[in-house]
Amino acid sequence: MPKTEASAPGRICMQLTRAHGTASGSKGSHYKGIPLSLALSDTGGNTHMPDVKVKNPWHRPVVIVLVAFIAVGIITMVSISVVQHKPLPQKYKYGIVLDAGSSHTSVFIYQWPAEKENNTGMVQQLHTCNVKGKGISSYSANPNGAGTSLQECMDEAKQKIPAHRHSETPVYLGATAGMRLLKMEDDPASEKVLVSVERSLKTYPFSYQGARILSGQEEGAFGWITVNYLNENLRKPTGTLGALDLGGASTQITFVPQQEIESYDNSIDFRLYGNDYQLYTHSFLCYGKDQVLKLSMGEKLRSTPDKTHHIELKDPCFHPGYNLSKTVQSVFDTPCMQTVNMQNETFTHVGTGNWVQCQESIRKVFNTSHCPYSSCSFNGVFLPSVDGNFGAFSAFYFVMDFLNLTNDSFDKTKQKLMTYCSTPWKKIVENHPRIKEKYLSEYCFAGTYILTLLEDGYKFTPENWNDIKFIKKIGDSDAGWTLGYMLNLTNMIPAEDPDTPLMPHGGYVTFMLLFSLLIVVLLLMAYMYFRRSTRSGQKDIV
Ligand SMILES: Nc1nc2c(ncn2[C@@H]2O[C@H](COP(=O)(O)OP(=O)(O)OP(=O)(O)O)[C@@H](O)[C@H]2O)c(=O)[nH]1
Ligand SMILES: [Ca+2]
Repeated sequence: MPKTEASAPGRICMQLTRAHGTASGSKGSHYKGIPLSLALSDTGGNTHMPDVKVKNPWHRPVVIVLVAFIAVGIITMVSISVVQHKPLPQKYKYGIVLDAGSSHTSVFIYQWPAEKENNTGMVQQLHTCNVKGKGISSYSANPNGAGTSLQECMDEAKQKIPAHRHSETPVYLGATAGMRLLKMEDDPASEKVLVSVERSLKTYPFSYQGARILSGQEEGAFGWITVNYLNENLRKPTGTLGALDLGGASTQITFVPQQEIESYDNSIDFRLYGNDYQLYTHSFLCYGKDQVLKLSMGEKLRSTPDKTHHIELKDPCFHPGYNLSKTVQSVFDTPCMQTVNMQNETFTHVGTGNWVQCQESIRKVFNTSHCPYSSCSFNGVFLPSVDGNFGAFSAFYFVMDFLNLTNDSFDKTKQKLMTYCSTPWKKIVENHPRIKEKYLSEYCFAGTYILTLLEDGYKFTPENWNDIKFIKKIGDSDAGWTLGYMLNLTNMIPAEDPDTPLMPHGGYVTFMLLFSLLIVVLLLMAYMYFRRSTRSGQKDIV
């Protein structure tokens, strides 16, 4: 046996083990089949050997145990941090908003990951259902019918949302211009309609949060929030998108202006994700596309010189060859204008298809005779100069999309509209056999109204015409006021920017793993380096 083997208690024994293991082919911490602890005690107490211990500080079992401990420690640390930060299985929350518009009601179901509800862009539209029939304001003579009309879509909502989430799912109903007009016309009737829809919605297992008429400012502002939330503009320093909404009975314009807002009524302040926004917004009641058609036709009927005989109303906004008998009542059944005395209950609506004359007739519904501010749109309403990009949705989109005018220059739009309006009605019907004739007949008028509203009303020019993007959806969600309304009422857009982790979960895990791996590799390299220097130290001794 070499000298070193017999004498040194701990450290020398390690060398012995290694020497023996190499010779016999055995590894590990046994000495001649005796456990290490026993071998150590066997050799203990011998002090007569020369002091070679100083040059050989590494004992293999100790280092192995140490490295193993460090490795286990690192793995445990990484595992814990990974588990700690692992996203929980996606739990979704849901919300329902009923858009009770003047022409119809739509039910929107939204969903969002429960743990990320304050992040921008997280809420998405899961489902939408169009209520059959007209808007709730059309039930003024039969209020109960308003509530009943919602049942089919609400039953669908019950199917779409998991049952265990029903009781915590908020339901909001917001009514817009149709109900605003009904309230003006017949306040008790509008109350009855609201009571009816409330009664109906309360029969569902959701968390009913109320049914109310939105103000025009709310409608405009929530539409603006929706498009900017969906575009993820709100947490970035980049500009925002203006919102243009065209309904059946009202139209809204909302944007962040460059100049001062001169009228208090048109100003709304928001603090969202730590940024302050001062919005200009205006809602023109009676300037939705259905009401403007009535205004325009009413104006034409009013200016007919002979009201005693049957009237043939020649209308340049309808196609040549269009000829339909309509009731006078269907034009004047609105609080947006005063009725006119006519001998006959019906008139014949005759299309002439002349775009220039059509635009002239539409211009008459805009009163531009007075403006108490530095600049106005029409009817004495303040309008700062339009600035930046705009998202134009609802009927702005339906109409321009049908007319294939969503991507054209201003001049091309005008030119295509001219051609379209002069196309004979017969040909239009032939080209679109599946579209309801009522809708089909109104596109020339609607397209011309949109162009006139944007150009004459809002002062868009051929130069900035293409700043207007005609949109229906952003991602999977419809552009409209409903999402913004829900985000606001559920406090899902915080005033201050919430703290976010330094890096995303995936990046964090990768970083931790790589960093741990680096530590292990460094430790191993250090171990090998010291082992080699220990060996060369031994050789020196031998
Ligand atoms: N072509 C076409 N027109 C539509 C469609 N949906 C609605 N409209 C018409 O477009 C106009 C505006 O519709 P909406 O934006 O739903 O209006 P609303 O919300 O009922 O009305 P407001 O209360 O004024 O906002 C109405 O004249 C509708 O009849 C559609 O899918 N296609
Ligand atoms: Ca609407």
